[in-house]
Amino acid sequence: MSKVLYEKDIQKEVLQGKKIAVIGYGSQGHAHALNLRESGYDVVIGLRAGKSQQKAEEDGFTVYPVAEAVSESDVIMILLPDENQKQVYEESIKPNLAAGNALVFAHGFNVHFSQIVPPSDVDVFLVAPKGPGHLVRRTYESGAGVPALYGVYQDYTGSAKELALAYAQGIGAGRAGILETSFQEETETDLFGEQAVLCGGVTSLVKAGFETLTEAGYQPEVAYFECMHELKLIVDLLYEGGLENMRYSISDTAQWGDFVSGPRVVNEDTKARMKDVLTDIQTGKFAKDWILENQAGRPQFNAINAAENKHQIETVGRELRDLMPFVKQPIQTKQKEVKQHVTN
Ligand SMILES: NC(=O)C1=CN([C@@H]2O[C@H](COP(=O)(O)OP(=O)(O)OC[C@H]3O[C@@H](n4cnc5c(N)ncnc54)[C@H](OP(=O)(O)O)[C@@H]3O)[C@@H](O)[C@H]2O)C=CC1
Ligand SMILES: CC[C@](O)(C(C)=O)C(=O)O
Repeated sequence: MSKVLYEKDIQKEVLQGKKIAVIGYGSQGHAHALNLRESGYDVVIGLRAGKSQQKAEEDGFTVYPVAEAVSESDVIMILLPDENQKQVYEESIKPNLAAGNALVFAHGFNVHFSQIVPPSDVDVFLVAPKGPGHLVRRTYESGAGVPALYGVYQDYTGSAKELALAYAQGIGAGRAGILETSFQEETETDLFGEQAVLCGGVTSLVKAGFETLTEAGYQPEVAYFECMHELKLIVDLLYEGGLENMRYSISDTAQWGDFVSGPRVVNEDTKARMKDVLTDIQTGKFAKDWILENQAGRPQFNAINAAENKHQIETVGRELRDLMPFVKQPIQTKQKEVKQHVTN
């Protein structure tokens, strides 16, 4: 476990006195900016005019157009949507980089898939929190943190690794664990995790369970509580103490069902499909398709998103959650279909 680093292993000084530009103030951007500021760093925000700009200003930050934020700063963290980064980088970031700056990412997608090719006279590294931005903020505020990976792609100054570690520590990751990676490993494992397990895998499993019960004539409210609501309570036990902890808390009947029926649903066939997903990521097929989908104005993304939002598990869920005031309301309804997209 010695390779996992914590607060005590990290020197803060290397990042002190440097100006950090956080480009973007969305899920990750607001969390990095607020956490870094509260960790004692000098942070400005780079944005276009709009909703995020207003929010960053309300939170007390100086907000510049992206080009100006870059030219004012030493460390430039790009927290724009992956699909917008290439265009903003070419137009506003690259022309304003100075030798010795640090160009930083929270996900290696654009560098790994050669959408962004940084100049040779800057440090390039990633600090990738292993959790949603709103939780990066919420855990930091509560005195905890989300683990992060760091990886150095280019070390121009000789301090890239120390800068990456100090940055990771500044957003609170030193409380949870910081682990070294490469751009390739971070990009491929992150894409795999979100597609096959955390987002795609879980949503498909939950919907399949809900549909199996409702199609068999059970009440949708019962199916919602069983397959969606309780999932959070089960996952909390996994988060806190692994499989053993969850199995300690559930009934032995549930544990026996876990052992004998789980592998009937998720098995070697599922793993074979997971390997297909991983292959598409490793070969660059997924990245190419996603880039083309954006260039075409996201026809499939928007159609699927609209249909998903109307699924019965969502309509029933909204009604039930309204009646449970203790359930935190959604962080924000992301209107992804009206987001601006690059067309180059
Ligand atoms: N979401 C997450 O939890 C995680 C994200 N990441 C990575 O972090 C990065 C950021 O993702 P995420 O936080 O989800 O992004 P969001 O979509 O939540 O936020 C993007 C931000 O960029 C701004 N923006 C978009 N286009 C432009 C533009 N052309 N010029 C200036 N500002 C612009 C948006 O402002 P506006 O209001 O004007 O649209 C918004 O503030 C990505 O690389 C992602 O892979 C990594 C780990 C987890
Ligand atoms: C699981 C999705 C994620 O990879 C994340 C929150 O870590 C993302 O890119 O949003």
